[in-house]
Amino acid sequence: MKTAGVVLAGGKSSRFGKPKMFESHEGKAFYEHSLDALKVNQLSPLVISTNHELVHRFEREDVRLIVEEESNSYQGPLYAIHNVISKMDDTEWFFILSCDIPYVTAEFVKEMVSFAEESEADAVVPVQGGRIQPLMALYHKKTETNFEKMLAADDHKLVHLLNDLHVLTIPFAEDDPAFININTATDWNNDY
Ligand SMILES: Nc1nc2c(ncn2[C@@H]2O[C@H](COP(=O)(O)OP(=O)(O)OP(=O)(O)O)[C@@H](O)[C@H]2O)c(=O)[nH]1
Repeated sequence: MKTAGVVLAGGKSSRFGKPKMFESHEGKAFYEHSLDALKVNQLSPLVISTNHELVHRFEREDVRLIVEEESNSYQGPLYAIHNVISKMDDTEWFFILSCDIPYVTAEFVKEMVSFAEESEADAVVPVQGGRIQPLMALYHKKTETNFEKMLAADDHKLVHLLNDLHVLTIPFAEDDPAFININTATDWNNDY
């Protein structure tokens, strides 16, 4: 099974006020926490999905950078995931992680991958407490056409996409720190 590790790091960070993926936690940028959780599990290739404004700020040489064209930047995660899936034909699964989850762990990634390996599902998605988390999930290459349909309908909501897929959901505890998601400066000032 060939599984790519993909970090989405091309958003606007408008709530945070500056590009949040470069904030530091324990001496490492947020996006590197996501990247390394994937890397420890030998996912390959490792990919960062970003835009032309941010691309020069990533400092890792062990990744393939997939850069959205200027006219297509900031279209959101659904567009970005499709952009990656469509450019990689020899990959079966895409483990997608957002760039703003500095407490994500390699153990979380390992558990999710083990479910994907045994599954016929289109996507393997965690549910934290009651909340589905589509930006910490695996999507199969066969979902490419589902993404295309969503984009053609100008519907960019990942939860709507999931309604159309055969999804294996994996439950996690409400207070699992792997899911702590930093959207605002206040989120980050809270001492977790
Ligand atoms: N490559 C790429 N990633 C994106 C895009 N939009 C959001 N992301 C990523 O998707 C994840 C969730 O993004 P959000 O926090 O919801 O949105 P954001 O634009 O980063 O931040 P806000 O402006 O505060 O909503 C983060 O990892 C973002 O970097 C995009 O257009 N392209």
